[in-house]
Amino acid sequence: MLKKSVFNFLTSTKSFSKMLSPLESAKQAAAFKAVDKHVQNNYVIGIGSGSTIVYAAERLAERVSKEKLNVVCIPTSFQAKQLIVKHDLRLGSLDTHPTVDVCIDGADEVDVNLDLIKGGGACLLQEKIVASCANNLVIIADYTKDSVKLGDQYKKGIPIEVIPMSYVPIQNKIRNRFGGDVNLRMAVAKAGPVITDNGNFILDWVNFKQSDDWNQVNTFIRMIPGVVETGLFIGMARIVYFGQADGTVKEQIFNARNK
Ligand SMILES: O=C[C@H](O)[C@H](O)[C@H](O)COP(=O)(O)O
Repeated sequence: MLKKSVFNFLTSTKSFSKMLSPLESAKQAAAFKAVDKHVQNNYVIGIGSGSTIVYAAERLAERVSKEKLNVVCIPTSFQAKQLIVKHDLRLGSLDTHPTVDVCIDGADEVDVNLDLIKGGGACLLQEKIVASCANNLVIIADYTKDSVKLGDQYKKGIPIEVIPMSYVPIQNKIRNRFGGDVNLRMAVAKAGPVITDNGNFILDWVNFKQSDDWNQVNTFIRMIPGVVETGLFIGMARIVYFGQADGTVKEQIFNARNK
């Protein structure tokens, strides 16, 4: 028989929130740290997409309610919009708030220069638009995303959002120029390809060679007609919080970054 005090401890909401797997604890720790450190009253906040941002939205809602903060949230995807609505946060748009104070978002891989691969959840286009409007892009990630060079850790490739009619020529052009494989991302619970929030397809470029100049690679790909955007976020993030399995957070800052 469990003692009543132990039972109460185990069943309280707060205790349950602590009983996370090491990976989820890491995500939560990074998200909480970013929200605690980078959100201020009267801020316009970009809300990223993915599984780590879920913890950030939770923490933001907690702070808004406790501290009576007046903030506006700009979503980077359908999922982000749902999170904002679910937590009763104030939903805004770039039409009314074209300058974002801080954008908090996840990443699939982060290298030593804080260059990123994003778009594992197919949300890269709106994420990049909102990040480009932000005075500060803060990335929250677990320890598995911490990498020296892009491609070292994340094996699912670099996502590229494309106009549907152009996907085959784009596959060929990337393969011919850089090698590797360029796969059309297929849906899991639907026959056919993944369709993004913007009605486009996603190509995942895998088995690519390392580059010393991702900016150049990114520019080449973006110039191919039919490419809408890539999941390469080069020179955009200024601070990354990597949550660790023990709940601590490693902070990586790129001081020289100019916006
Ligand atoms: O398209 C999805 C986004 O770029 C996510 O921010 C990225 O995939 C990281 O997601 P997660 O926090 O689930 O690892």
